Amino acid sequence: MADILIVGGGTAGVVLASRLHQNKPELSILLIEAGPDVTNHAHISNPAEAAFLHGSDLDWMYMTAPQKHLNGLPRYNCAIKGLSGGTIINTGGWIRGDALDYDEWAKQVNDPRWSYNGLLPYFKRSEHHFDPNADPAQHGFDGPMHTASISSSGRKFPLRDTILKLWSHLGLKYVLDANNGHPQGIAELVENWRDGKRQIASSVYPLDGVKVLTDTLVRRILLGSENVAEGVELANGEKHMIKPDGQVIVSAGAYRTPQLLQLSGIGDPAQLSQRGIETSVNLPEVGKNLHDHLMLFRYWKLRHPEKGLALGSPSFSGPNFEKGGPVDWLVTAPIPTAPLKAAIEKDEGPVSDDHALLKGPRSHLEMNLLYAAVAAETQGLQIPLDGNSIMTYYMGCLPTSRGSITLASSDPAAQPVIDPNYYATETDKHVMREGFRMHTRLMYDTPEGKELVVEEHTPPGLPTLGLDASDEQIDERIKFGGSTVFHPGGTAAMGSVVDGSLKVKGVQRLRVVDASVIPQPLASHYQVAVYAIAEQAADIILSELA
Ligand SMILES: Cc1cc2nc3c(=O)[nH]c(=O)nc-3n(C[C@H](O)[C@H](O)[C@H](O)COP(=O)(O)OP(=O)(O)OC[C@H]3O[C@@H](n4cnc5c(N)ncnc54)[C@H](O)[C@@H]3O)c2cc1C
Repeated sequence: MADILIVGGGTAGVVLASRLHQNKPELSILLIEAGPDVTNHAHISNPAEAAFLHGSDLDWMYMTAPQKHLNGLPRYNCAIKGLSGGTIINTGGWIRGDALDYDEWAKQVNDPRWSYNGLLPYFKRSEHHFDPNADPAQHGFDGPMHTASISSSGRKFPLRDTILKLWSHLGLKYVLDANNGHPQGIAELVENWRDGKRQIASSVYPLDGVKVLTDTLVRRILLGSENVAEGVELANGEKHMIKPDGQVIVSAGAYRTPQLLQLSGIGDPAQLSQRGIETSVNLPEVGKNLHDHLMLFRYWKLRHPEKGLALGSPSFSGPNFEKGGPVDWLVTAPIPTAPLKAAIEKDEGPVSDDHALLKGPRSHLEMNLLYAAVAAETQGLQIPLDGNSIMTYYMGCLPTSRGSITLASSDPAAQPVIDPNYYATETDKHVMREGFRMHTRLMYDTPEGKELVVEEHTPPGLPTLGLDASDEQIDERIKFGGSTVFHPGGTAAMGSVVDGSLKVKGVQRLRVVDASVIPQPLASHYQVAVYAIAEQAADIILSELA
């Protein structure tokens, strides 16, 4: 019998197990992960080989439900099955995001522990910041996760200065440190490759002293009388129990955590009964509120590829180029509020200037430009990696579209119905159109853009779009090529499903600790937030045990 039983050895599960053990070695901790231990896997260490993991046996290979607002087609949404979860495949962006988003989260749940300042000690605790002279009020220097910037890794790409000038046409400033809660502007991308190698969660948060079961799928949480969690049942029928004063923690990620709660009879009675599951806890919000970032890739033909400006060109080489992505800048931008307000009002009716998306200004768009042309098939294009083309990318950071996770069957091995409901609101359409127009203007209407590219590679069957593209034409492009940035969250949201201490409402001895608890989107990529959530969860649990 365990003191602490954690379901899901992904990013959050590993951090939590490791920290609880480090601080209280006498606890018996059982961590159960559906996938394998990947420590010696061939394609883990080299970030460039992550592409081999898509579609592999480490990939849950989720397909969403047909997306009503994306031409009725489903989307591939990768999630990883393996000890360390998403950190096995993620692209290494170490992006804390905007303090205002965390403050909105804390306000929504009325709990300052989840504000930016509430999470700051945990951002710092997870981090080994690359610059020893950075602000110690904002950064940690002894944490397990080593970060690196473009400069600190020694990369100097040929287009660095040109692209800085290009982005500055958006009226944005250069920002020395975007990971201090104030990211708006143009900053060097920060990644968590250590000397060019991936650090999966379990390699930096040791699990010695934690009992780990890999290749083990959990079917459901066992609830006793008065809805007290007592343990879990595995897909093979075995049971693992907790001590009478122990607890079960679900860290199965934003797709599987709600599925597991639902399989355990915690959810919406009407939906559960459709799958023959008796409701133990009437908690209709389980699986609702799925939010995810939608992004669009665009591809551009270089005017002077012979200068060796992009990956694939024999002359695109320099010291340390392989130590991270072929990119210099990460750009975070607000958009003008008056037209945004008009879009919000189409969705919500009259709103005041105090509306959360209008105040701030919030970080509505994230953008970057890569010296490479990869994944062009997402836009129906075949572009060789020969140095002739580059790509841009942008995502809507604060989408208002919400989707859901529901059970497709009572089989724990079956994927749930994942319906992110992308691009459903006028607000999201407006933000994504703004991003599209910004990129078009940069490329076709600035001296640097005109010198940089000849034209865009247009997806087959769609019109070439210039400065005069209409809303409808841009929508057509996004409906065709929009896809996830792999940031699902919110499906066991704090406030509705769990409380500020991460306890599932209506159940005793049961918590959720992973991206599912993030109640609303953050203008970031979610690993930094998930590391901090798990770090804070460990402190909350330890304080109760003390
Ligand atoms: C392709 C890709 C690229 C990404 N790039 C970035 C990036 O560059 N920067 C960034 O910040 N973020 C990135 N992310 C997102 C980030 O990795 C995730 O937000 C983060 O890993 C989520 O952590 P989690 O603990 O919530 O879930 P996960 O890390 O997904 O962990 C959940 C774990 O639970 C296990 N599990 C599920 N169900 C069961 C069950 N029934 N029984 C037992 N185990 C179970 C799973 O196998 C998995 O290991 C990326 C994600 C992907 C997929």
